Amino acid sequence: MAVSLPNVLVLKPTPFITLLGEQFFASKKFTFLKAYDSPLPLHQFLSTHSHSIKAILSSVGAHVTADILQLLPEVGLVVTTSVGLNQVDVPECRRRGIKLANAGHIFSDDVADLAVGLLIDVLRKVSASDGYLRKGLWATKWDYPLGSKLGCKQVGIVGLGNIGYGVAKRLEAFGCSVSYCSRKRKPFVSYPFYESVSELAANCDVLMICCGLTDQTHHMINKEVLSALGKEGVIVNIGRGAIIDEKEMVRCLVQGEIAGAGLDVFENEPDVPEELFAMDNVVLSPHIAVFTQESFKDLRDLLVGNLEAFFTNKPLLSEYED
Ligand SMILES: O=CC(=O)O
Repeated sequence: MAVSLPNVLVLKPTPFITLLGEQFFASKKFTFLKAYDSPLPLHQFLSTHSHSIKAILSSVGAHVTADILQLLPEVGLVVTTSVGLNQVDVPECRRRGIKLANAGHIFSDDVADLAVGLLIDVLRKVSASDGYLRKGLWATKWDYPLGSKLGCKQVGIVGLGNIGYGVAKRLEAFGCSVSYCSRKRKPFVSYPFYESVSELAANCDVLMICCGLTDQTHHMINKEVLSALGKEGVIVNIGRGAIIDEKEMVRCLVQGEIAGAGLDVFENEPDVPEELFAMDNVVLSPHIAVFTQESFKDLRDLLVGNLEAFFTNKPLLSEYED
């Protein structure tokens, strides 16, 4: 007799879903119901499967809203491919007693690596010089500008969680001085702590945004913070786009009120403000900080582990805590 496998909903073919690969979704342990493969409009698809969907696999760009959850009364778990859960209505999940599991710490090193990579690229103009060389300008003239040294920079880290701490350790090894601001002072580090992000910005050359997006951090990096960072200041964002007031940041870059930016995340992904494309002092990447083969192998294992734990009433491997 054929045994029916537990149904797990997948809402959209986001980059994460594509990168997990077909083999992952051909699992013999769960049936992944892909709403986007159905000709039915989403609400109709969800109503049709409303009593059989027990879990949702969520990823960046596929929002799990209160409206969706209302149509799925049997859902007991939302498991995400990401560390950040800003695409999930967490309070509504809590209210409904739905468990949450995120990607835990598996991506921390990759994200910290990319943050440092973006910073080095902005300061030493790696991408800009690549463009210079490819345009054939090296052979014809030499008017390439000097870069800026990494090792002597004062770096302010916004959010000293696992990723922020990884960035701090890497930059210390490069000879930078680190200070930070975070929801709470961290007793395990001796870096100077600032309660206000503006004060941190006023006292550093580089601001690294390493926190999550919440109601409290939305547009936390605003005009005041950017002007405190100042003309020589560089900002790097590997958190979420909406932590920075993007319009204001673009204005500051256009008018030379900050020196440069390294950005992996944007406020309205996949849209990126066009003004940034022409700027040599800005380095852009399409939200790829976590995308390494090694971490994706770990991610597949973690997702399966969390789903198995949930369906066998065992503790989740990476339960999300606010
Ligand atoms: O952006 C990626 C993540 O939150 O894991």
